[in-house]
Amino acid sequence: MHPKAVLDECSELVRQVLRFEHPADATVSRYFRENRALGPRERATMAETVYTVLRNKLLFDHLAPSGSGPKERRLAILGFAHSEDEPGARPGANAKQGARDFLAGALNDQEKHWLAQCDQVQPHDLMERHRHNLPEWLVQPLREQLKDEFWPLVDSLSRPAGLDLRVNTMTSKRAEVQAELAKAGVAATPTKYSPNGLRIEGKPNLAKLDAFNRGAIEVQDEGSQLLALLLDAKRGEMVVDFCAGAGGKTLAIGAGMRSTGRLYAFDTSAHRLESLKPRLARSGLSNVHPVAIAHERDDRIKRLAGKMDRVLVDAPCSGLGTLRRNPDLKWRQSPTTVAEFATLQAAILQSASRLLKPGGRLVYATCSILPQENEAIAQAFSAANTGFTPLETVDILTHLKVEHAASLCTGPISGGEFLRLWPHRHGTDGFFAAVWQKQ
Ligand SMILES: C[S@@+](CC[C@H](N)C(=O)[O-])C[C@H]1O[C@@H](n2cnc3c(N)ncnc32)[C@H](O)[C@@H]1O
Repeated sequence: MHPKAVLDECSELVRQVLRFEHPADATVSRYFRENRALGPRERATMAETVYTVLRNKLLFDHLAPSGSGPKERRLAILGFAHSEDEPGARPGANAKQGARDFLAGALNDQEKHWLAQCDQVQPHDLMERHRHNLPEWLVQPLREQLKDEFWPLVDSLSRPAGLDLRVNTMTSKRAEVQAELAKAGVAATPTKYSPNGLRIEGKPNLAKLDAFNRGAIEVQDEGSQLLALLLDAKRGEMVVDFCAGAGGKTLAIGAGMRSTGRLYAFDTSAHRLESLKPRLARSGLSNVHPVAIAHERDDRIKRLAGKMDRVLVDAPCSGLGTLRRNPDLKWRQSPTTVAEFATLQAAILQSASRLLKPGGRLVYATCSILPQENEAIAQAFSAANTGFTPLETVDILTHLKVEHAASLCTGPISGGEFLRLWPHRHGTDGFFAAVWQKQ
């Protein structure tokens, strides 16, 4: 496609995404479904441009004030020019220059001049909000927790996340899968903390890999793999994954159980549970039972009360730990939505805890980086449920021989009790987990 046409498409997609009517990933996929003529390269370029605009929204709004021509076109130009993935660039020695050359083919003289001016802007010319690109309400809780690590966190949140795979240990060994991927031209290195993970360079088309199609690998962030490990579900046990969604953690837990016992995958979204099904078919697991529930007090929960060995509550949350992948969330969430999540999280955790038998293990997890959805929920649960003894996550991970376990569980505000993962510290999404044993 001609650079001018690519930029026109990018501007239109930016316009649609910035209406914030739907999550950015849903808007982008719908746009691609409706514009089937776009090739894979154009799609990758457009998606990265839009995500770069979302990551840098306050800075780009400042550089492209209203009245400087169609706003979304200016934002798309900046997104294109500053994308970490260097959209439009041909593979080669100077990819960044390739992207700039490509972009130059789409701009008029006035726009070229304006972009050159933007390139001259130095950090000290900018206000703090143009550098952190976070909504004001989010800055204070992050600064309070992170102190000196605030800017390193901001920096890592402003870059795209890598791609992690979990090796299905029921059927395959990590080293063998790594070698197989290398033969297929996919460079992978073992993850630092998760014993089952591989980190991939670039963005290979997984659907073309035999290892993927036979269920030897699944996409799962390294942090999410660690959360599933904390449950430590064993062969033959009765287990509930209460908020299973599309089953990222369900599949990891089921493999850990060696496809024995019974693993209920609950979720209120039948639609999400539907997308678990092809993944289940690939994985070869036969112990997983997806169950759509109406809400956290569904009658099925009463029927299973007191019967479970392990329960994972991977609660619905603001998702602010995943800003590397979902940068729109910082503009879609607010103090109100966070407070609503906190109320729902407490209710789900309380209800899910009834499923456990004495001696059973409860894990509460989120992909949020806000204490309101994490420590506050866990501490309130402990205070109200003295029959549940908090376990130290650092002890569990050490017992499971997870490398550097202490660095995962101690940090700006944790002292070993909770798991706290941070993009700038661990290279994972931001995650929290707390664990209890029922007396
Ligand atoms: C963080 S996501 C789960 C991600 C999933 N565990 C994974 O690893 O891929 C939270 C899920 O909770 C579900 N949910 C929301 N309200 C719920 C409720 N009251 N009871 C059970 N699940 C709920 C949502 O549909 C969503 O799929």
